Amino acid sequence: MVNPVEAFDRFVELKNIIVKSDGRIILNIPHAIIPTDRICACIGPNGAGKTTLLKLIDGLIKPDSGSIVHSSGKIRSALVLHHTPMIKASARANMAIVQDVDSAIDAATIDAVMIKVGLNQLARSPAHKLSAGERQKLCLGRAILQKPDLVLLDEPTANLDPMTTEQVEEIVRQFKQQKSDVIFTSHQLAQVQRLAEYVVFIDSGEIKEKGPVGPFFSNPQTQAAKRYLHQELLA
Ligand SMILES: Nc1ncnc2c1ncn2[C@@H]1O[C@H](COP(=O)(O)OP(=O)(O)OP(=O)(O)O)[C@@H](O)[C@H]1O
Repeated sequence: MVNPVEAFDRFVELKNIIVKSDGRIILNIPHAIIPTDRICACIGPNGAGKTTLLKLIDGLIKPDSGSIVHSSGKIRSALVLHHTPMIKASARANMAIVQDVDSAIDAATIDAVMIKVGLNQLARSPAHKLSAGERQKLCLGRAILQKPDLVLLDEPTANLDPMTTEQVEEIVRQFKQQKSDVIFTSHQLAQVQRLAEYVVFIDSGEIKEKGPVGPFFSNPQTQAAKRYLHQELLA
């Protein structure tokens, strides 16, 4: 792995990480520093371990061994997975669920975020009838309301059309403007180049390469990254 001398204001440090599932190692990271002071994309083939890494950083799952620390100490993170189930209620009621974790979030703030993510016209619609893009905006709205230090987005625009993708990417940029750091996963290389400044490339549960977006795409250092980029570009 190429590891140039890098200095980051904020980062997540992983040490001796092993995550197993059914006895199989699905993440094996002896040591890695993942910057969070810039938008970071986690890419790699299906099943590489990207979602598992996000869940680990969020604290949703614990490693079988090893440690994860953030340079700022204890931070508040929000994880947005796709296929998040909705309760049988209106879009707004689903947005307001976050009051359960933070009762200080008031009705006016919820309404403002409904507008911000473009769902105000659908506030009374049953959430289970929302389209994939609308559901994603709702989930992002919930994350905005939580004002996390770090937001972890798993394939935030999977299955979305180009216009909705653009709207979601704008919401992702706004996280950064509102002082929430962002790590996202994506299979869309053009999106990674549009949104991210830093790339972490995972293959078979290992971080094979990481670095600034430009050099990664123009001059990948590992065979695994070269092969992945080549295959994705052909796809
Ligand atoms: N809850 C689980 N139970 C069993 N195996 C799991 C579980 N979660 C993940 N895995 C396995 O761990 C590996 C990594 O999965 P993960 O979802 O992290 O990959 P990914 O890189 O996000 O893939 P994709 O791009 O397809 O979403 C896969 O082989 C998957 O089958």
